Amino acid sequence: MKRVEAVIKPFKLEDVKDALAEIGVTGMTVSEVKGYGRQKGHSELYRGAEYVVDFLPKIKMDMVVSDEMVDQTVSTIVEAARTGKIGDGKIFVSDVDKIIRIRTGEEDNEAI
Ligand SMILES: Nc1ncnc2c1ncn2[C@@H]1O[C@H](COP(=O)(O)OP(=O)(O)OP(=O)(O)O)[C@@H](O)[C@H]1O
Repeated sequence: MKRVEAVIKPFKLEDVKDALAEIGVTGMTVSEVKGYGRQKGHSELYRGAEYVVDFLPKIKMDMVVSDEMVDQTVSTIVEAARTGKIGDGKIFVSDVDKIIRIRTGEEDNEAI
């Protein structure tokens, strides 16, 4: 089982969510976050002076999928979230040791 965390542009949330639902991703947690990558925020002019906005609003989508689903999940996110412009985001994949569905006690792949 793998955790797939994707940081994406906020306006892409619906597209990515719909694309993931279509391939059978059954659950996820979504948070409003702020961050920067190499993009390092952007400069804004305010009353003639330039200010750097360090953190830009992003959406973090957090889902755990079976090992068989990882590649398809990642490629679906990439396809749906990409604009080709700076700040499109990043995907982090990591191992998950255990999942427990609280209501039934089911574990691991059965609890996804
Ligand atoms: N190394 C990192 N660790 C944790 N979060 C990161 C990391 N890099 C990027 N992020 C998160 O992903 C968001 C989007 O990253 P961003 O697309 O700006 O990365 P990038 O590497 O600069 O790529 P690009 O050149 O496409 O802008 C950031 O705002 C931040 O929230």
